[in-house]
Amino acid sequence: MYGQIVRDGLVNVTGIEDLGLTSPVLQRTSDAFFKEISPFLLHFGMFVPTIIGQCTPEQQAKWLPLAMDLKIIGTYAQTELGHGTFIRGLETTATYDASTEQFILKTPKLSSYKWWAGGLGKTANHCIVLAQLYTKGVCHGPHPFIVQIRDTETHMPLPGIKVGEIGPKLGFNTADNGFLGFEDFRIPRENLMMKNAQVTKDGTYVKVARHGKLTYGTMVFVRVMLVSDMAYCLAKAVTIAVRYSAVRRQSQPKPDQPEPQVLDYLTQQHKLFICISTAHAMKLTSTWLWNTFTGVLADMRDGNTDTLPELHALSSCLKAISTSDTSALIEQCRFACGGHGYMYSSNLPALYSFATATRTYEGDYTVLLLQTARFLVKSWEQMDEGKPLTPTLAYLEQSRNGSQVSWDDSPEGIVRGFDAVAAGRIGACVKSIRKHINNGMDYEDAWQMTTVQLVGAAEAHCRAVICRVYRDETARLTAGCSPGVKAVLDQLSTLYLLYWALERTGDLLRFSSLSERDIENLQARYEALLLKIRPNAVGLVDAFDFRDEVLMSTLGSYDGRVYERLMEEALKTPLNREPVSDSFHKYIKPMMQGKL
Ligand SMILES: CCCCC/C=C\C/C=C\C/C=C\C=C\C(=O)SCCNC(=O)CCNC(=O)[C@H](O)C(C)(C)COP(=O)(O)OP(=O)(O)OC[C@H]1O[C@@H](n2cnc3c(N)ncnc32)[C@H](O)[C@@H]1OP(=O)(O)O
Ligand SMILES: Cc1cc2nc3c(=O)[nH]c(=O)nc-3n(C[C@H](O)[C@H](O)[C@H](O)COP(=O)(O)OP(=O)(O)OC[C@H]3O[C@@H](n4cnc5c(N)ncnc54)[C@H](O)[C@@H]3O)c2cc1C
Repeated sequence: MYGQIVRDGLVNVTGIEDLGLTSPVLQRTSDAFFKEISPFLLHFGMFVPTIIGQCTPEQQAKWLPLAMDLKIIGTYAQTELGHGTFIRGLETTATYDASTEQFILKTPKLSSYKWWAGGLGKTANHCIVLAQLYTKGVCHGPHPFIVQIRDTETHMPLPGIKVGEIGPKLGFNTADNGFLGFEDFRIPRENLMMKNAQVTKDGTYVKVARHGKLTYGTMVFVRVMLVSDMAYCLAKAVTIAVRYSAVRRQSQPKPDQPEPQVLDYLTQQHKLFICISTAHAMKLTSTWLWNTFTGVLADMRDGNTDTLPELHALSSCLKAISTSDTSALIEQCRFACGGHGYMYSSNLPALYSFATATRTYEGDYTVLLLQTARFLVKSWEQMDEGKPLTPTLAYLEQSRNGSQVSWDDSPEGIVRGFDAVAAGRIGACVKSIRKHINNGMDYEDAWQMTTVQLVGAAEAHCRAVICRVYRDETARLTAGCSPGVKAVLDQLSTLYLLYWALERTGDLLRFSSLSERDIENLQARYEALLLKIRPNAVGLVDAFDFRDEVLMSTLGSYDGRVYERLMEEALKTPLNREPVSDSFHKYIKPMMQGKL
């Protein structure tokens, strides 16, 4: 299995390298080789971006060509057995020895072992290691080091390195995630990635970057990329589920009628059409987020880190919500396919196992939403002090006078309704924190006591951002389209707004003048819109344009030969190679004869 995966991975990587394409394309094409993930993904997904983001030009000149030419194969080892979220609590140490101009890497105890890095188990020979930097007896916090862990000729672990694979997981079982421990392992001073901080030969620590969190830059990059990845993942799943629902016929609602396509059931449309809309919403939002990211990078190149906090808040909540929505909606696609959706050959289980992992890695859902909430509360306090708000928080102004937003069920009105919900929930959090402090709590405890509400406020802010970006970008991008295309894409973005308005009626009742009658109208409009989208449903998923080789699904292939493909795959199962398994003769027959 591992050998096959590595072969496929190299065919994929070298093939793309010959075409001179960039790593995002690599990520896309690797889907044609892997149902889960390539053992080389971390090399291009994090090892290369970290060299670019954390190394000086001189260090890049040394390491980047080796990495891009696959002369070295890398991964990103930050998480440890004992810590993943709390980076400042990482235990691996890198202590500078001025007499030899080296860092000594140590794994103090079991919980300090690096754990999880993709490709570390058997594939990588280098890795980025986040370790607590000590020099002249002072700890300067976690810093990135580039470390060779295996001999590039023999692939044997170097002396002082303990490395291996962490074992089977829910998914990602082609990623050879590994563990890594150091026993007084020495690396040259120059292996500290020195773009944001340096250690001179005599061991003097020199802080270069103005912002203390630029070391975390790779994580921001990957979070931004993951939003796009989720759109792609969900688009694959809903292509499979909609095509299958067009083939599958089941039950007899009317006695004298043939069994209908299950796609004709309103409940099936309710399960699936939000998945089509969400794939579009996340794709458009990811492009908007990428443009925001590149803008902040440009500012930072000019020495201006003022826009970084908003980017961190946006990338945190969009990564959290896109991965959470995608996991839930891929599972919904699986539910919509009945028993056959549970077959591995449908590819829905693999898509789900990949998506649900993203809710955790690169920053746990709750933790990242709390990071966004931290920014939202700070922004509210700055608004109270009369300071300007950042663009994505302009809507907070409307809440200043505390008046309730009047409900307007137009698409633009619903977007404003979500703004009001976000503003109201952030304001409620600020009120809760202040109440606890007035009752004698310190700020940290008052914050902790409000965290359930803070996670909800961050989700509401993120939903408001997605709704606004999805609506605006759809209008902008369809301006030149034919009336037919414009109408269908407008239906999808309206469906997204109606779906989430119905999901959040409690909040809208609390923070706008929404009435029970308005809710009845929303429900009726939503159901009518499902019927309008039905005739275009298969065309809409065909428009995602996935080849069968990429979908890898018995249920979702373009030709609709579902039952034939299910049987073809079943007959390939090893258990079907012989009519009678040898277990019958070894165990079952003796048992039947009372001989066990
Ligand atoms: C080829 C294409 C590839 C596409 C991608 C495809 C696949 C992905 C590739 C690989 C995926 C597979 C493997 C996964 C890899 C990993 O999981 S790597 C490990 C990831 N680990 C994490 O994400 C850990 C999450 N934890 C954190 O980020 C921090 O610990 C946390 C922010 C949660 C808390 O840290 P802490 O030091 O406690 O910070 P504070 O809460 O005190 O905040 C201090 C201030 O710093 C600001 N800040 C925090 N993080 C950032 C950041 N990333 N950028 C900018 N600023 C940041 C924070 O807002 C605070 O600011 P203020 O004090 O409020 O001003
Ligand atoms: C498939 C996969 C691949 C991975 N690949 C890599 C890799 O290549 N390199 C790498 O370095 N890491 C990798 N990771 C590790 C990943 O980054 C961590 O698992 C992730 O950051 C979560 O940290 P944790 O596991 O310590 O969870 P924890 O943070 O321990 O979370 C456990 C629970 O505690 C809660 N919690 C934690 N902190 C707080 C808080 N402050 N407030 C409220 N609740 C909190 C969480 O919400 C969660 O419910 C991978 C993980 C997975 C699943």
